[in-house]
Amino acid sequence: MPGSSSTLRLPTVAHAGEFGLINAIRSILPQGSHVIVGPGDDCAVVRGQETCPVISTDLMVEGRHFRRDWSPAADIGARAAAQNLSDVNAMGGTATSLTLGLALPHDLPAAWVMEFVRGFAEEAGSVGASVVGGDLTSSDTLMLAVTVLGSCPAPPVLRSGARPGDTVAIAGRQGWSAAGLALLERGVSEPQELLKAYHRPTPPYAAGPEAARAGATVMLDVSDGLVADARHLAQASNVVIDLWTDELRLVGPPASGPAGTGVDRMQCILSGGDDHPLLACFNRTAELPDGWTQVGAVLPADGGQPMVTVDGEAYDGPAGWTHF
Ligand SMILES: Nc1ncnc2c1ncn2[C@@H]1O[C@H](COP(=O)(O)OP(=O)(O)OP(=O)(O)O)[C@@H](O)[C@H]1O
Ligand SMILES: Cc1ncc(C[n+]2csc(CCOP(=O)(O)O)c2C)c(N)n1
Ligand SMILES: [Mg+2]
Repeated sequence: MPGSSSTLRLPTVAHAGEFGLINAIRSILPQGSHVIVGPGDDCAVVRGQETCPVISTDLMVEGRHFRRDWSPAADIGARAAAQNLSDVNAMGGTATSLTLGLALPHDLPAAWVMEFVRGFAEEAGSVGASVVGGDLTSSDTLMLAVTVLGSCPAPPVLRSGARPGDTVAIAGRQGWSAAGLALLERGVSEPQELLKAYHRPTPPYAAGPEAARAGATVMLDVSDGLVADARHLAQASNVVIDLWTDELRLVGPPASGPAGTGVDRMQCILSGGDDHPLLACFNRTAELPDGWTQVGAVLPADGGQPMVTVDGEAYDGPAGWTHF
């Protein structure tokens, strides 16, 4: 199999060729012991789990989800993996395998692809998951399609099932990535910790299974925006979710971070996506697992509309990302 180093010396993916690139990618993908057949055959074959299999898929498009002039290739790869691993986390599960579809412009540097795959595999490896296959095609627009497979407890933690009186809690950072994104949009390159939060999200991978064990009644990962995603919980559970700004500040970016840049910290917290914290509800008598902070409470919809309120008031500000 031609090694990655020879492909790295080739200027573009067109020079490397489809199978040159596949071989180079394969050569840098470690495979876990659960992988019976990794990349190279018609399908990957992975050993079954005793608990329920979970599966999720996500698309990423250059310009929409990432920019090559903003982020190094390895960071874009790590984000693509994190975004998918986080969905498994949100079910209380653990990811085991990923596939990676790449639609690549002809003139894309081969070295960019290899760095991207390295970052992707590194993030997957951080939770013990293997990249077991994928697909390549050419396209004028750089696009990624990632599918993740994992296992989750039975019953899994869904979006429906929150009950009035439940505690609303969050694990992980919220609003940091949005603050970093807002800084990049303004051409500001400080503070580094916010830019880094955008480039390399750090989803709390241990928190999902822990919350499931602790009896979380509902859970999701915040990918579009806190209020937008909390609305999914409110609607699926037919309740009101009241979020508390004083407590949310504890998981948000530091006050000093966006100060003086015109970036509104609370707006980043309420409507920012891409950090992939977990938002869950717990019975109010349950002790929150380590790493979880109470940021609100579940109230009855009382014949009215399920909705998200902020500090007890109706909220009609920015809620999160929508594609259309
Ligand atoms: N084209 C589609 N066909 C079938 N189901 C879809 C399609 N697009 C989305 N869905 C389903 O709709 C639900 C919401 O999708 P969405 O992509 O918003 O997931 P999410 O977890 O809320 O966000 P993210 O993708 O950012 O993690 C998921 O259960 C998903 O499988
Ligand atoms: C360059 C650039 N511009 C904008 C954003 C913000 N953004 C894009 S899509 C999305 C929601 C999740 O997408 P999906 O629902 O498709 O998973 C968010 C928060 C970004 N990350 N990078
Ligand atoms: Mg999700």
